[in-house]
Amino acid sequence: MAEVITFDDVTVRRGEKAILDGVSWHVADDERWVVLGRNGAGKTTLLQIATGLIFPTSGTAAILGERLGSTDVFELRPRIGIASAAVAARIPDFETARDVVLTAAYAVTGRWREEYDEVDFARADDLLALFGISQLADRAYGTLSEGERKRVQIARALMTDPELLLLDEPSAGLDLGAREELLAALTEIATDRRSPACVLVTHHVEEIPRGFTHALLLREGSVLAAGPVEEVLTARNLSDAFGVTLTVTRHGDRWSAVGA
Ligand SMILES: Nc1ncnc2c1ncn2[C@@H]1O[C@H](COP(=O)(O)OP(=O)(O)OP(=O)(O)O)[C@@H](O)[C@H]1O
Repeated sequence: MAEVITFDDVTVRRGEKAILDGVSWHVADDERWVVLGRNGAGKTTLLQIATGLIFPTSGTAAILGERLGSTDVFELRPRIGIASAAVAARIPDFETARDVVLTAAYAVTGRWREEYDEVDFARADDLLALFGISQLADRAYGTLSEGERKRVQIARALMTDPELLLLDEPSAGLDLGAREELLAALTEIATDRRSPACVLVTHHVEEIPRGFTHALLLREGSVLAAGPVEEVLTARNLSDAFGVTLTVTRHGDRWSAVGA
C-alpha cells in the first residue's frame, strides 16, 4: 500500500506556542481516518498541512509522496479534494448546485468562461446522484438547506477524482436526519475500494461514518492515540482527549459517548 500522508515529528509554531507538537502520522491509501479532539486541539492545522496550505515549522510532511517544501504545491493541490467551512465560504450564493460541483474541475468557484467537456457534466451529475441531490442540480446554492449544501460541498471535493479526500466537520450543523443521510453517503464512499483515502475531522464520535478504519486523537497539538478505531476509541482515550470522564459505547460500527 502506498502512503498518502507521512508526517514525521511535525511541529507548527505560532509565536511562542506549538499548535502542533511533534506529530507523527502515517496514512495508507486504503485507510479512512477520523481525527478527533477538543476545540483548539490542532485538527484544522493538521488538515491545512495535509492540503499543502501551510508547512511545518520543523519536521517533515509528505502528501501523496511529495515532500512539502520541495514540491510544487500548485501541482499537488488538485490531487486533493477538500470540503471545509473555508472552502464553502468561497461559493457564491447564486451558483447552481451543478456548477458548484462542476467548477471544481478548474479549481474555481463561480462559472465564467471555462470550457467543460461532456464527461465533466456527466461526472458532476453522477456525484449529485450519489449524494441523492440530483433534483437540486439547477437550484441556487444559496437557497439550499445546510444539509443539502454539505452534500454539494463533498460532491465538489470528489469532482477531480482526488487521491486524498479531506473532510473538515462535514456533519456540523445538521439535524439528526440530515446527519444520518450524509453519514450513509460517506459510508458508501468509505467502503468503495475505488475511493480515495479519506480523513474526516469531527468533534463527535457519533459522527464517524461506518467504514472508517482508523482514528487519530489530538490533545493540545500532540497525538494522544492513533491506530485502528477499535483500539483508539476507548473511554480512557476519549476522556483524556476531551478532558471529561466519558462512557463510550460501540453499536456495530457506530459509536456514542456520554458523560460517565
Ligand atoms: N495563526 C495562528 N496564530 C496563533 N494561534 C493560532 C493560529 N492558528 C491557529 N492557532 C491556534 O492554534 C490552536 C489550534 O487551532 P486549530 O484551528 O488547528 O484547532 P481545531 O482543533 O481545529 O479547533 P476547533 O475544533 O475549535 O476548530 C488554537 O488554539 C488556535 O487558536
